[in-house]
Amino acid sequence: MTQITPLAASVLILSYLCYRIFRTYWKLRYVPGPFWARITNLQRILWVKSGKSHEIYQNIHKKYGDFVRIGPDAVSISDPAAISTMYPMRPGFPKSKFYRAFMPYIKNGLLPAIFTTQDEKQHKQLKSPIAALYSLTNVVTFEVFVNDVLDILFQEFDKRYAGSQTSFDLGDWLQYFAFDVMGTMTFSSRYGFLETGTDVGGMLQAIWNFMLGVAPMTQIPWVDKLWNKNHIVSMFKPQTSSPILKVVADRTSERQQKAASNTTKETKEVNKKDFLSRFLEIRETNSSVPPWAITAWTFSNVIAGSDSTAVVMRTVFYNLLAHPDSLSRLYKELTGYEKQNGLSRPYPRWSEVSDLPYLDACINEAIRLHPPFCLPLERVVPEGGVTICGQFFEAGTIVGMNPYVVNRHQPTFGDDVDSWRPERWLNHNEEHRRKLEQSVMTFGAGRRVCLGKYVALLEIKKIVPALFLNYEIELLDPKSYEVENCYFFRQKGINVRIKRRDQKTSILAQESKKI
Ligand code: HEM
Repeated sequence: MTQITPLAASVLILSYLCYRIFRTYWKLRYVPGPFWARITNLQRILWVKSGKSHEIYQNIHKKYGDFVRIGPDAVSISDPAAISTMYPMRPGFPKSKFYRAFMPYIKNGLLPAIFTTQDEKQHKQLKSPIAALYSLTNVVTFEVFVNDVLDILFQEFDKRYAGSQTSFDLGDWLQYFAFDVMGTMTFSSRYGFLETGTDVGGMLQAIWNFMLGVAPMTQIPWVDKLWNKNHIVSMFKPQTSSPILKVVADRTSERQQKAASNTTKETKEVNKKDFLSRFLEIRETNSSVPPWAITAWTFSNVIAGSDSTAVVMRTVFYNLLAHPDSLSRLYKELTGYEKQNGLSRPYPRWSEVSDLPYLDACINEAIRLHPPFCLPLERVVPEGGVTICGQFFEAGTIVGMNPYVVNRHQPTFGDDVDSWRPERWLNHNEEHRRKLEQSVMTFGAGRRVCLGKYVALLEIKKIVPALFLNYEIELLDPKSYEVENCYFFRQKGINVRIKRRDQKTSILAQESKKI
C-alpha cells in the first residue's frame, strides 16, 4: 500500500483550504466590499464589538456604493428603492439566522417570538390572532394607561427636580417612562422605575448586557447555536434567565390564577383593558394558539417595545433642546392650537396632537436620524434567486438593509442627512412626503414591519407635548450627549434642569378635562 507522506498530506490540506477560500471569495465576487469580508465574517463581529458599527456601515457604503459585500454570503444594500423587493408583504423572503441569537434559551428549548421567528408558518400562527390589537383604532384605547404613567412621571419630576432645579439625565427618565408604560399596557402594573427613579433590580442593565452578548453572535449564528443554544453545553454553564422573562412569567401566572378564580370586580375590570387580558381571551377562543404564546406575546411587547421607544423619545427631546429654533416653533404650534381649539391639560389627548404638522415633522426626523436597530435587517434570498435594483442574487444569499444607512441615503433625503432638520418633512407635496416616509427603515418594512409602531407613536406624541407644555427644560451641555451601538443603538447624557412653566400663561384650556 502506498504511504501518504506528511508533505503530500500538507499539500492536500492546503490545496483544499485554498479551494474553499477561493470558492467563498468567488460566490459574490461582483459585489464590492472590504477585502476580509470576501472570505470571513470575523470583520463583521469586530464592527459590532467596536460600538461604532453604524458609522462603519455608513462609511463602507460611501466608499463602495449601494451594494456592499459584508461577509462571504452577506450583502448590505442602502438604496430605499430596494425596500419593496427585499421586504415584501407576501411570505417567501424569510429572516436569517441572525434573529435566532435573540431567542431566550429556556429549559424546554428556544422561546420564539413574533420578532425573532424565522419560520413563516409559526410567524403567522403567532401574529395573526393578535395583529388587530396593534391597529391604530385599538391602540388609542390604551391612551388612559399612558396618562396614568404621565401622572407618576410628573409627580416625580415635581418632587425631585422642578422645585430644586437639581440636574438629571432626562434620557434615563424617558427610558423608565417607556418601560413603565409598556408594563402598564401589558399587565396593568409598573416595574417601579419611575417611583424609585432607578433601574429596579438592575433589569435595564441586564437587558443591555444581554444585547452586548448577543450582538456579536448574530454575525456568527453557528457559534451561538453551539455555545448558547446547546443542551449539552448548557448543563455545564450557570443557569441565567432573562430578568424580563421572569417578570413576564410571574405576571402572567398571577393573572391566570386570578382569572381562574375570577371573583373580584377589579379582576373583571382589568381583564377588559390591558394586553395580557386580551391575549388570554384570544387564547381561550383560539385552539390553534400554542400554550407558550402568552409568554411570547407579553415578552415581545416588553422587550421589543420599551427600549426602542425610549430611543426615539431621547432623540426628539435632545434635538429639540439642542435646537431652540425648532423647540420654539413646536411650542408656538402647540400653544397656537391651544388658543384656537383648546388642549386637554395637563396632557393633550391623542386626538388633539395626532395631526400637528410640526410635531409630526420633529417625530419623523427623530425616527429617521436615530433608529434603535442599527445592523442590516437580514433576509435570505428565496429559491430561484432575486433581482434587487438590477443586481441578481442567488438563493441563500443573505441580504439586508441597515436602517441607519438607508435613513441617510443622500439622493433621497438630501445632502444634510446627518443634520436635524424637521423642515425636510414640510414644504413638499404629499407625494414627496409619502416617498420620504416609505424610505425610512426605522420600523422595518413589509410583512415583518414593526407591530407596535402605533403604540410607540402614541407614547411619543403624548409625552413630547405634555412635557414641553408643562415644563421649561434647559439642556446643560449639548456635548455630553453620547451614542453607543451594538445592534441596539442608544444614547446617554441628556443632562437637564427643569422648572414648571408659569401656569397662567401656558394653561389656556384649564377647563378641558383630562381623559
Ligand atoms: C420607536 C419604537 C420602535 C421601533 C423603532 C421598532 C422597530 C422595529 C423594527 C425595525 C422591527 C422589524 C425588525 C426586522 O425586520 O428585523 C420591529 C418589529 C417588531 N416590533 Fe417594533 N419597534 C418599536 C416599538 C415597538 C413596540 C412599542 C412594540 C410592541 C408593543 C413592538 C413590537 C414589535 C414586534 C412584535 C415586531 C415583530 C413583527 C414581525 O416580525 O411581524 N415594537 N420593530
